[in-house]
Amino acid sequence: MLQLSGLSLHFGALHVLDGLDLAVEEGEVLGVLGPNGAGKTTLFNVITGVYRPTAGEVVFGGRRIDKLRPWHRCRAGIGRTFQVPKPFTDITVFENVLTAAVHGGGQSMRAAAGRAAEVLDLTGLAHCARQKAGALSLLDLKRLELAKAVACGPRLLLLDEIAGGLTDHECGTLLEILHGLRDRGMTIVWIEHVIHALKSAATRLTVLHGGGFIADGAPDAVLADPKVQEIYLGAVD
Ligand SMILES: Nc1ncnc2c1ncn2[C@@H]1O[C@H](COP(=O)(O)OP(=O)(O)OP(=O)(O)O)[C@@H](O)[C@H]1O
Repeated sequence: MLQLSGLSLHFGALHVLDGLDLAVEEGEVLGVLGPNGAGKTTLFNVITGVYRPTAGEVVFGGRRIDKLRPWHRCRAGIGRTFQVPKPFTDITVFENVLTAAVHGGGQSMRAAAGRAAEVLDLTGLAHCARQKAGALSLLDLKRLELAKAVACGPRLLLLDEIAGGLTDHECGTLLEILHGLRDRGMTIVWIEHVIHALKSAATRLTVLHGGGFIADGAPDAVLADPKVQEIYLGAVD
């Protein structure tokens, strides 16, 4: 579904991504780990068109997309969440999701209203559909972030630290929603530091460090890899 080839992004002398190759298959849930500043969010920004790569290609569904503007990539089927949720705080939760379906998903107002109602159910937000988004708890803000991305109708969903800052109980609630999306066949790439959450959903893990991937494969094998233990797991706590 997604193929990155020789992908680089340099900010002056800082080579954040340096010749990355990565393939994501349809139906996979790929977890992305890496120390702070490794370039994980930058990777999403290159895939979604916030940044143009210094070199390399991004191919989605067989089509090269690395010169498309971000909204064209969204309409092509790549949805994303942001690490820090920033909804439109003065309009309701429903209106936020509706806006995403219309502008991100390119749907008519009528289709978008139906889609928004469905997605609010799916993400457990129906109870606060009429509340202003500025009044939400952190869990509901995270659900709204997810709901906006899903409302765009993605085939590939990029999640950036969606479990960050949640209690274990809240994280469990969010995981039920993500498991539901996975079980419906959604392809997901998920950057996360909450490893137990990531492990419960991921079919594969990859670890970004020093501009490249240093480990990739089955979650247990990647987490047990001595290089990963040293540069990542040893580095937290
Ligand atoms: N627009 C930019 N200009 C210059 N440097 C940038 C820019 N965006 C990101 N960087 C740098 O690129 C590096 C990677 O940042 P990025 O946010 O991708 O890391 P990350 O792996 O997502 O970290 P975290 O786990 O803390 O969210 C950092 O050193 C950051 O300061």
